[in-house]
Amino acid sequence: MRFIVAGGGTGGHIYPALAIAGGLKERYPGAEILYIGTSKGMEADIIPKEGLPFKGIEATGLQRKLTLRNFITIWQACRGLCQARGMIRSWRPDVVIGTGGYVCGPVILAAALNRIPTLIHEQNALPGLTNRLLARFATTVAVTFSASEKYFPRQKKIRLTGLPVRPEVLQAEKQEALSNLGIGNGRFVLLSFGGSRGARTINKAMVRVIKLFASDPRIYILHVTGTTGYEEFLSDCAAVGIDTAKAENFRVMSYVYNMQDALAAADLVVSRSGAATLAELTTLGIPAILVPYPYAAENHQEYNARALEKEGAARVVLDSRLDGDMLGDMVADLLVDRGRLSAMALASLKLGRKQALADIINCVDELIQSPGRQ
Ligand SMILES: CC(=O)N[C@H]1[C@@H](OP(=O)(O)OP(=O)(O)OC[C@H]2O[C@@H](n3ccc(=O)[nH]c3=O)[C@H](O)[C@@H]2O)O[C@H](CO)[C@@H](O)[C@@H]1O
Repeated sequence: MRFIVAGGGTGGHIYPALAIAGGLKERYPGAEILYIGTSKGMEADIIPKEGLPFKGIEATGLQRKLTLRNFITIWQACRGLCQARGMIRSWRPDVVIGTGGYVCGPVILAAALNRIPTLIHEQNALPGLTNRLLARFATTVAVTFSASEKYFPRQKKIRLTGLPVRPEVLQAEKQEALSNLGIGNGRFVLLSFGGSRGARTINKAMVRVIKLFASDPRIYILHVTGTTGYEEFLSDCAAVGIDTAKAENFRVMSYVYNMQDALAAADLVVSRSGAATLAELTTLGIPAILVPYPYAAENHQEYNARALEKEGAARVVLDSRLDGDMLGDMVADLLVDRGRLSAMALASLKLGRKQALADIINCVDELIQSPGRQ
């Protein structure tokens, strides 16, 4: 079996695509998978490290106003479509899968023009523009939330699957993860990160949290700044006397490529509330303090976070209210109140949909078996 998987821009589109690629490899041993992304997106860095063949094409988003930039974009879109058609012709995939981001436009369109079955996956309750447009051409639309179904054409085959989590994230073991990360047993592990790109507000608050807990032997803090915020974070630490070079019970990273270990090791997570992050937290049952990104389209991150808060799986702090002392108090409370932490973990696990990946692979299988296939 041969597949093309496309998804790009941010981790929220890339990791579901990687999960699907992993699921395809498990279902069809020997399957060959080509990942198409943009050469400038995060996928160009992440995918080759995952050992998948990667090809980049041109793709950017349209501006809402009519500008000269839009003509350039249309030109790039045409070039991207030609590039995608060339790749599809030479790779000859059985099914093409897209998980959102501009790059999916030319890839799904080219597959549809070549009459190859396609599946697109939507991660958010409010679908992105690319997926809304592409649904007209896709064979199957898989969604995470039933609330998003109304945005897609009615006659389309829509499947409520949930958001696929990478097999390695589902299978990771805590003890092994702790040893991979060099963290001693018995420590309370706090993992903090701001989605795939990092979050300045979380970084600022975490400087204070690290300062508060830097000599507390009960805790180990893994903080991920995001690649653009790393240098600023280090200088903020230096400014308050935290010596990151001599860290004993914390570690600062710009990006984590082995998130399976970081998540498996975590007793508590502080993060933004993007859909892929929340799918990982709930399938693994990790209690969380969530700080929704306030400028996400129609404030969907707060909507995501409140769904976990309502079930007791997470505490929510709005970005505008977040400060280091408050976050430190919340962490300190959960550090001692293990009963509360376990109740949160259980509530989180109840929300998780471990089946999502298998359901999506079943949808792909249906496309392969469908008699109308070219
Ligand atoms: C600002 C914004 O609009 N963000 C959107 C974006 O978030 P974003 O790209 O941040 O995506 P998510 O929070 O959904 O997922 C982040 C993914 O990156 C992984 N990760 C993160 C950091 C790291 O160092 N290593 C790593 O592997 C996480 O494990 C997770 O799989 O896409 C999501 C899914 O469409 C949306 O719900 C978010 O609202």
